[in-house]
This record gives sequence, C-alpha cells and structure tokens, in this order.
Amino acid sequence: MTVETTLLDDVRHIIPFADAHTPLLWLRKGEGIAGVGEALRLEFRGADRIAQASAAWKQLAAASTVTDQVRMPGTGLVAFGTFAFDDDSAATSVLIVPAVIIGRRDGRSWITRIRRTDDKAMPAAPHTEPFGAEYRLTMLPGALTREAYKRAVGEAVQRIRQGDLEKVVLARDLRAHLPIESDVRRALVELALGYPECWTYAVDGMVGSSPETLVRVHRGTLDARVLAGTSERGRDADSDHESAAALLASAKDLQEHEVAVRSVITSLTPHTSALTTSESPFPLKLPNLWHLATDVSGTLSDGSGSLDLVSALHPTAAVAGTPTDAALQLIRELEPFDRERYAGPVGWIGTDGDGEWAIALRCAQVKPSGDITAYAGCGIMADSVPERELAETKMKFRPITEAFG
Ligand SMILES: C=C(O[C@@H]1C=C(C(=O)O)C=C[C@H]1O)C(=O)O
Repeated sequence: MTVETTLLDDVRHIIPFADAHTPLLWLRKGEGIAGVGEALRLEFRGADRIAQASAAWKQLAAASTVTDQVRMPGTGLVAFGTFAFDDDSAATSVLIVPAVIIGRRDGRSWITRIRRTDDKAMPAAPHTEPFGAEYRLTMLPGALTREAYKRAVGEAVQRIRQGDLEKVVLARDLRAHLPIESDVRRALVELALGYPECWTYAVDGMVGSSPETLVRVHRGTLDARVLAGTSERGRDADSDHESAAALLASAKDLQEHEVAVRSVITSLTPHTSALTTSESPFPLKLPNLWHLATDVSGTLSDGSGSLDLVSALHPTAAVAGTPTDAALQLIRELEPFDRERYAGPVGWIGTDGDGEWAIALRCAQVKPSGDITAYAGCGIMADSVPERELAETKMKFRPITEAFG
C-alpha cells in the first residue's frame, strides 16, 4: 500500500463523507475518522481470529509506504475492524482499509489516501453526499422473547447459586428490516448527537454507540474503561441522584463490577509495567442509564500493538462473565442465537499498531439484505431479578431503537 496523509481545511462534520449504505466510522465528541471505499478487506475466523488479524496487520504495515504530514491518532495507514464475539460464530471478523479517510481531532482535519501497489493513481478526494429519505423502523423481539429472556435469567441465577459460575452476561435480540437504499448515516447522526460521550461506530454493517472502551493504545501507553453495574435515570433531579447513589451502594452491582475490573487487570498485567485504576467505581451518566465505571491506564512493557491487547482482553467479564469458559458455555446454552459481532471488539488500528477499540454494545448489525439485528444484555449474578434485568435490556436498546425509529 502507498499511503499519504495531508492536512485539510477544517471539516466540521465527517459523517456526510461516509458511504450511505456501507459507512465506515469511528467518532466521539465530533472527533474521529470516516472511511470511504475499500482498498483492502481481510477476513478472519476461529478461535485465533484476533491474533491472525494482528499478525496480518503487522505484515501489511511493514510492507506499506506511509507519508504522514499530520502524525496524530488515526492518520497514516488505518484499518477499521469488527470481530465476532464467539470463537464458533458464523460471522466473519474483518479488517477494512478504506481507500480514503477523512479525519478530525484537536481542531485539525486531514485526508488520507490509500493506493494498492497494483492501482495506478491515488483515489480521488471524496465529496459529501446528501442524506437519503428518512425512515422509521419498529424493532420486534427476535429469537428470545421477553418471557423467554426472563426464564433464561432465572435459569442462569440457579446455575450461579449451584456454584457452577460467578457471573454470566445474557443478551436478547430485536429484529427489523431496513428498506434497501436506506441511508445508514441517518442512524449514525442520531447516535452521535444523542450519545456524544460514546464511541459511535460503523464497520461492515455493525453500527452503534458504545460507552465501553476496551483498550486504546497511544505511543506506549494504554487506557480502558470498564463498565458493569447499571441503574435507570431518574424522572427528576432528586430521583436521578437517588438512582446513582443506590447504584454506588448496591452490593450486587459492586460485586459484578469488581469481577469485570479483575478480568481486565488480569489480562493486561502481563503486557504492562505500570497499571493503575481509578480509586473506586464512579457513576457514569448516560442519557439512557447510569453505569458503574472504572478507568484503567498503564504503560506497555512488551511492545504489544492494540490488537495484541484486544486479543488478550476479549471476552472480558463485562460481556461474557466469570469464569470465562463456564460463562461462554452457558451463553451458548441459554441464548438461542449467534451473537455475531455483538459484544466483540470494534475499532481501528494504525500503522504502528496504536489504535482505539470499544466493546460493540448498544448496537445492531445491518445485513446487505436490510435485515437488522440489535442486541442488549445484562450481567447476571446470584441475586439477579429477571424482571429487572429485562427492564435493563430495554434501557440498553434505547440508543438503537431511537436511532432507527
Ligand atoms: C452487555 C451489555 O452491557 C454490559 C453490561 C453491563 C451491566 O450488566 O451492568 C454494563 C455495561 C456493559 O459492560 C450490553 O449493553 O448489551
């Protein structure tokens, strides 16, 4: 690949540059990257799909010629990626190198053009396309109805009480159909405006707004944000404050959170020299709910790239449970659908292995046929109440049902 990044005059909005049907996007607080076209697509499957992707990326980056005038996160050679949750998923995991990237960060805007060695010319600069017609979809229960979800939660609680495992994350699905020709960027605009603190992403039809940073790597340092433990937003200031306070005092949520933080620390420790966490979990306020959050930061000690860390981290206890193998087994037993890329890593990697990855939550997969599946899940512990977990999935579906509805 031959890659060139140059500065652009300020680009305020990057979403309009993305393709209407197969957008590539990574955006938070108005900053990020949008990809146009496809210079290269690499597909992976199986238990070592992330390690395969990491190795393929190192080879590709080493064989590329990169001229980068801007040198910021997201400049130079970049691939967008989305990975299946389960080792046995039917869904492919992909890295996609766009032909052109438009980016914006810290008040600077840039364009990256990427040419394959066998192409004669650099791709042309993209232009913004007007948005297509509005749409309004109704999302209906999928393979796991509300009643069936409550039964699955009840079953999981029993298994936990029997001592089979400590925590399991159970999800349910919603389905809809997006008319062919619909402009997916409309949903992305809604997500980005409604959830500016979250990572709004679109990669190979996987779209969403995730609050959970799996890992970011920048020049030898890393950071992550662990989320687990959820409560509703209040109807007024007092009840909102009470809900956050109750979450911070809830033994069930604190324990569930502790399990998730422990899994991240255990996975990152072998790769880091210094790893610190925020002192105690803090309440993270989102438009649809409160989460318990812990921020983690560290210094890399072994030259790992971002995908090496993603490979070490996935699946965290925030989206699988603990112990991991028992949790994955119970998920396969109780969820009557393939999670595909839901709860898998989604993000981007750059030339030198730096990158930003989130957990694909608050999301939906849009298939080329227009079929959409959205997913939301909850951490189940010994004292989980099925009705409450069902209510929590409704809160977690809100970003997607509102963006498409
Ligand atoms: C599994 C999801 O979210 C995860 C589960 C949480 C919980 O159970 O409290 C909180 C944040 C996420 O780590 C989801 O959104 O689908």
